[in-house]
Amino acid sequence: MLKIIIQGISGKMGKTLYRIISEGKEHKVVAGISRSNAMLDIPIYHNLNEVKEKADVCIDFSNHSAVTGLLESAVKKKLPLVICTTGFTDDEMAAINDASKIIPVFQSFNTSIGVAATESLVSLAARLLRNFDVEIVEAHHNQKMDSPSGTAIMLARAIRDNTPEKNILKYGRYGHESREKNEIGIHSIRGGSIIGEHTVIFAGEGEMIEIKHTSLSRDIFAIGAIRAAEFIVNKVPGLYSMKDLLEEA
Ligand SMILES: NC(=O)C1=CN([C@@H]2O[C@H](COP(=O)(O)OP(=O)(O)OC[C@H]3O[C@@H](n4cnc5c(N)ncnc54)[C@H](OP(=O)(O)O)[C@@H]3O)[C@@H](O)[C@H]2O)C=CC1
Ligand SMILES: O=C(O)C1=N[C@H](C(=O)O)C[C@H](O)C1
Repeated sequence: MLKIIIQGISGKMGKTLYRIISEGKEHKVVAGISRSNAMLDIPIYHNLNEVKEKADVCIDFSNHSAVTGLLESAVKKKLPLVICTTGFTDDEMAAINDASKIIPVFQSFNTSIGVAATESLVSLAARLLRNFDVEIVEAHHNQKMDSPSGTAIMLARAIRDNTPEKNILKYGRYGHESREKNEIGIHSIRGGSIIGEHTVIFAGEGEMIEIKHTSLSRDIFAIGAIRAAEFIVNKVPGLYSMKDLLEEA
């Protein structure tokens, strides 16, 4: 049984994760981190530094701006981290990388197994369809703070890694400018309660292929985050991803 701390416990994902862990009874949430009053029957703290309970791992679904403090405290406590938050700046990503030299850190913009499979399919399609134009369209709920989604960035990187000539990430289009061959277009839609949709369009002359993932429930992210926690607890320091988890499975 893992003793788990959840950062962002009062948010949409934090609540989902808390429910799934509590229902599963395999692991235990020993504390939550929230700046507001999360009405739960476990101790709630404002940051990881304050947490008194002993834990095996902390899972983070909060906000990019909270990551620096989280990393500092986790390094001090030698606590493995599963970072599921998105929207990091380059400096914040560098801080995650630095911390992973001291503690095990699992970082993924999307912990669903289906998206991990989508990434592999998109990588293969990129290699097979080198001359096709590639555009990514993502759609999320109207409360999402970051655009484009972390998953869209991850998919764009997978395409670029497999077709290095596509080296420009083009965020949206407006005005009088034709499309360049080396662009990967990325477009964000925000509305209502859409949980998450990612479509990668490969458009050629006279034909097009779409690879699409639709999240029908937030549970898929929570289940993947728990698998990530189980995967990381006994690892040596390093930066781990869904690829590492699936390779070991
Ligand atoms: N990797 C994955 O598979 C997935 C990742 N995500 C990502 O997880 C994150 C959270 O998503 P979601 O739960 O929908 O968002 P919510 O806005 O519903 O929840 C985020 C919570 O984080 C807390 N928070 C916000 N800002 C800060 C801050 N500066 N410091 C500390 N805590 C803060 C807030 O709680 P309070 O105000 O109480 O502190 C808030 O309730 C997002 O970045 C999202 O993109 C989402 C789904 C899947
Ligand atoms: O904020 C969300 O909701 C989601 N965020 C992640 C992202 O930015 O890719 C993952 C998922 O699509 C839901």
